Amino acid sequence: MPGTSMTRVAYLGPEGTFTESALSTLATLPGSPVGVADLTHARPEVTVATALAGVRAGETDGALVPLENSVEGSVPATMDGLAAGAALVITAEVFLEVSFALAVRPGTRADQVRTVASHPHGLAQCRRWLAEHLPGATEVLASSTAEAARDVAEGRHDAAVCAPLAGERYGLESLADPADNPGAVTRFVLVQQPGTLPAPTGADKTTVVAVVPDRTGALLSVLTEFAVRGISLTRIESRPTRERLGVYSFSLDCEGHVADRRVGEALTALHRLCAEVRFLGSYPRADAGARKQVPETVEDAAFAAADRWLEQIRSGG
Ligand SMILES: O=C(O)C(=O)Cc1ccccc1
Repeated sequence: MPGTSMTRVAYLGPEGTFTESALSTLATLPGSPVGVADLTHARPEVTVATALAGVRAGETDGALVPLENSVEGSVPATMDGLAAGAALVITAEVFLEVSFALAVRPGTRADQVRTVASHPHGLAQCRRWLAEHLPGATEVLASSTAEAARDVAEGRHDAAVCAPLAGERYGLESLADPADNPGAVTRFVLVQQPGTLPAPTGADKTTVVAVVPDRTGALLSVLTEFAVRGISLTRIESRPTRERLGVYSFSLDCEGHVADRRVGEALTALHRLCAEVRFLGSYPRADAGARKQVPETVEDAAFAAADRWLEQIRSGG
């Protein structure tokens, strides 16, 4: 429910994650389901899985989780967590430019760093830098960048790849900026129980997961349903269904809202073509400036005029 203040929101924690920063951004967006007042009691979760489980159990009204990154691609825990289990929907998205620090306990020198901890996406975005500057150090996976910073503060690891602010939050100091790709952007999504469908804004995105049949041309048929209706896809990727090799589910984002005729019709076509289609939400797009022009021929008015014409023919008029 856009504009309605949500009381209980969770995020991938602990304090100091990129997700927490993204949550602060989300709270300031007009019409956001999360209000600034909700930040004071936002609940940090240890993993994406527990954050989603909390929403499913009704313990929280929503959870903000990372979905994909411009350097490393999708966050499998989020993609798979949304594709399986009780239905959840995305009700908002946020983009955040991420920058990194190599955070250590004060006084630690680079030549003393034996272990570097971070979220897999943090390590992946600094891999070249780490290979060049700390070739002997072992990478350790943490559930988040801030969790890694806390581990360093508590002496479990020597360095963390985390947000500069997270390093400060845990009393660490930065040895370097280890990012391989300055300007990397991460996309976060607010996930809620179904029943909350944000109203169309005119610049929306829709997310679905479809299990495409193991048939020649099946994926082309799916893509065609979007193309013929002038709907632009903004992301598509395949994930294993875990059934057997060769059967994939495709996760995709397209422009438009399920309330738009063209999008609704594309989704019903997918329902006819695919073994399984899961609707994962329609929500205002955070990068509204990037949207494509929609041809008049696929606007709702054109569909309505065509409906009237067909009705006339059928009623013998
Ligand atoms: O671990 C974090 O801080 C997150 O929010 C996930 C993440 C990790 C690395 C890059 C972007 C987001």
